[in-house]
Amino acid sequence: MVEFTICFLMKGDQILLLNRDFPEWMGAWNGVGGKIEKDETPLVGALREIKEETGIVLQDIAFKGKITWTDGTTDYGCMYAFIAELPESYHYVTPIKVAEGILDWKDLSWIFHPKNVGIADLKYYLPKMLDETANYEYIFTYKDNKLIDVKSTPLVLTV
Ligand SMILES: Nc1nc2c([nH]c(=O)n2[C@H]2C[C@H](O)[C@@H](COP(=O)(O)OP(=O)(O)OP(=O)(O)O)O2)c(=O)[nH]1
Repeated sequence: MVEFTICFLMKGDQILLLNRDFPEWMGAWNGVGGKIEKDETPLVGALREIKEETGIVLQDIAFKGKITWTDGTTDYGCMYAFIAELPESYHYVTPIKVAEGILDWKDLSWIFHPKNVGIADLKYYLPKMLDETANYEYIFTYKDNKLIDVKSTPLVLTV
């Protein structure tokens, strides 16, 4: 089972998103992150990917839940989600081209605009992660590569 991280670096009402040049989410705005390597904890993997993809070095970030992909019978992967608040004074000039794609600050109102077709599947879990202090597991059920259901269930997990 493949394990990934997804990280949302925030400054006020903006999130630093990555428009990837490569599949799976090629061309869509998404959080930064990647595969968790052997012997890494999700937290260590997340901090490494943030540094690799943005150059930003953080000591700690908040774990905000887990996304699991299933076909209803077998789980075939998961993703650990994190959120970090950068100080308002933090200076990170965008748009910037990096190896994986383009990074840019995006307003929450843009991210969650109902007409926004250029965004990854963040609408299914990010609002709850931003609004609630409790963590959840978000279970995405896919059939024939089509998302057919998303359910959330309370999660107590330390990463
Ligand atoms: N929003 C969303 N993001 C996803 C899903 N699946 C999935 O892998 N991602 C995220 C997790 C990672 O942050 C990113 C994929 O990272 P990646 O394949 O480039 O990982 P990597 O850089 O470690 O891989 P690589 O260099 O070894 O090819 O996309 C999904 O279903 N929804």
